[in-house]
Amino acid sequence: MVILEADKIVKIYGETSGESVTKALSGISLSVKQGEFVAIMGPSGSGKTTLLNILSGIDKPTSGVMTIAGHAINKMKRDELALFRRKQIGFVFQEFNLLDSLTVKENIILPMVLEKKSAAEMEEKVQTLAGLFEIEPILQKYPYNISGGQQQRTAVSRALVNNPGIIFADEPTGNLDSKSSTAIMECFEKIVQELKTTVLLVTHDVFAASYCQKVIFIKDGHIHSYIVKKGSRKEFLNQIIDNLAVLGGRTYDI
Ligand SMILES: Nc1ncnc2c1ncn2[C@@H]1O[C@H](COP(=O)(O)OP(=O)(O)OP(=O)(O)O)[C@@H](O)[C@H]1O
Repeated sequence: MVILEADKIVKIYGETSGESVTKALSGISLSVKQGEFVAIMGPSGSGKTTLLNILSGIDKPTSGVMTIAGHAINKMKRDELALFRRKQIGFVFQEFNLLDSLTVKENIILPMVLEKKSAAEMEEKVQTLAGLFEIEPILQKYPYNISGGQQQRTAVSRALVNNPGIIFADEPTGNLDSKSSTAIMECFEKIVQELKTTVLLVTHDVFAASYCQKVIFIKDGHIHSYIVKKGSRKEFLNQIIDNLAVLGGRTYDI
């Protein structure tokens, strides 16, 4: 089943402001199936963040249709979209974006509080996710007292509490050392395999991308190519490096 569909997405910045005009995306079409694990890579300025923002409904395209779970999100009104995103979409950011005044547990349940879920349901969900991501011992701690890797696993748990169909992640390993990066990519693998959640991430990190099943390469606002994992992760990693060499642009984290 297709969960996300982008049809001829164009994004032009600066059209209304009268400043210099930038065509960031020039007609991108792609579809992602339920339970797929996809990375988007490309040189700096190629349009990755713009694309992720449009795919997730953070930003609207200049033209084109953006559909998630059968709903055209580019046509939704502001409030309708906010509600839809809270129920259907989870986000993970490079900067973790946890609230320092709340414990790990409180951070995780916050989206459930907004959804007015029962205390019993919240407790059960926290315990399940904490078990899955091995963060039970730190549930009562505050974000500033735990490691970057633990903070990101907390952020992944928070993204999952309302059972979204899809998780978007923008450079999720960007602030992590290699050990924590491995742990977080293994978390995403678990989400995809055990919960059948779709994960779509933007990354410069070749190692992180090698955990995905598919990598889409963007250049100058359009899809340049894509590759699908067939063999081992190591083979896929080498294939990604080869494709990035063809793509050119900035150096990648290898
Ligand atoms: N708010 C904005 N206003 C005007 N131009 C923008 C805006 N955001 C991005 N751009 C331009 O759109 C193009 C694509 O930017 P985008 O941030 O999507 O690229 P990226 O591939 O994510 O880059 P990076 O890897 O450096 O984060 C660039 O030319 C950028 O300068």
